Amino acid sequence: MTDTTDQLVQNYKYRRDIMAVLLVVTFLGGTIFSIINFYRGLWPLATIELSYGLFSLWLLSRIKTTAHFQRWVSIYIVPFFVIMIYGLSLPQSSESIFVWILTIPVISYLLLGRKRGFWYSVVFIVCGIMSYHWRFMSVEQQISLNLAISANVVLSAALMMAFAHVYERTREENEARLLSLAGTDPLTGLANRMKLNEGFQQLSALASRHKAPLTVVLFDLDLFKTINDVHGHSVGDDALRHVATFLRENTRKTDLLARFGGEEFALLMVATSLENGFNQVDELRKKLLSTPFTTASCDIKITLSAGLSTYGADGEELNQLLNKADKRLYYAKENGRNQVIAHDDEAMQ
Ligand SMILES: Nc1nc2c(ncn2[C@@H]2O[C@H](COP(=O)(O)OP(=O)(O)OP(=O)(O)O)[C@@H](O)[C@H]2O)c(=O)[nH]1
Repeated sequence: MTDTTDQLVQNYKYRRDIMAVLLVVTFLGGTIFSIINFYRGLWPLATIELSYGLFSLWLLSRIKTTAHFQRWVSIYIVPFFVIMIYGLSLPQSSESIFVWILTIPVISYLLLGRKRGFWYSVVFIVCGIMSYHWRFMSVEQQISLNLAISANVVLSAALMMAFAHVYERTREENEARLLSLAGTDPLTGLANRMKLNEGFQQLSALASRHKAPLTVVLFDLDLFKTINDVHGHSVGDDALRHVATFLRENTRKTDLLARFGGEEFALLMVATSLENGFNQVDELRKKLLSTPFTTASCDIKITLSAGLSTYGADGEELNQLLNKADKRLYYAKENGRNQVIAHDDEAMQ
């Protein structure tokens, strides 16, 4: 993975930052509360809080680099909520402790994402409310007062959960949109070069594992400059869209088609040998000849030249394969255009 996608995903860097803040807070909070609860005689709670504070300090030193971030989040978050719920149930702890319930959805959604965040929130909010309710039951207050307290906690926690849910869903949608935009050519809607690089990593790994052929094709439209010069740049743009649609409609969904730049396109043909690739691309070349681009005033005949290379024999890196395909494409151009070349000719050596 490269460039923009890397920057966007960055292995959930923002979640690591949030987690680091939380670890600092739980280290300080755990230490301070353990001292307070020690003096109030709440020994078990003070011991648990101190241990958890020290655990947070230790985890802080690893959280930015660990390869098992999600696992550590779960290991951290479950005892965090369990201690909170235990604290909520104690009649001796402060009545204002219920505010901690409101942190459950925020922490769950921010650290675990929408789906897991939802389930963690539901489970721990319900447990927290039952636990908080229990402490008032145990001091035998009026039932109506208990219900009013519980209703307040339920409603405020539900509101926080709804906010966190909407925030996380919007963030996920925006991230998906940005990722898709980062990999799309704006003129044709095809994949761009970055997406081609990413796709190649996946498809070449599959080709290696299944010992299947993978063919790389580089197309270049012939004398495209003339179309721009004669009809104008915006007709040239429309012509590029026409070719992109033609290629998309005449290639397999499983193959990866990309605009490589300018009037060049690239295609990764999955499970296709060089010979099969040659035959298919040559059919495509002939078909494009009989599919002119129609404007309001005339039909414009577009032809293409293509060079092919194959994974393994011509290299294992995308750059090597593109260079080889480009060399053959150049040869096709030199030899009159409107043709497909899949092998090195003696003249090319
Ligand atoms: N309209 C339009 N033209 C583009 C775009 N990108 C590149 N071009 C044009 O494509 C043309 C490519 O010209 P050349 O590299 O000389 O190649 P050619 O005219 O296709 O000739 P051969 O490749 O040798 O067959 C240039 O005129 C570029 O301006 C684009 O996004 N829109």
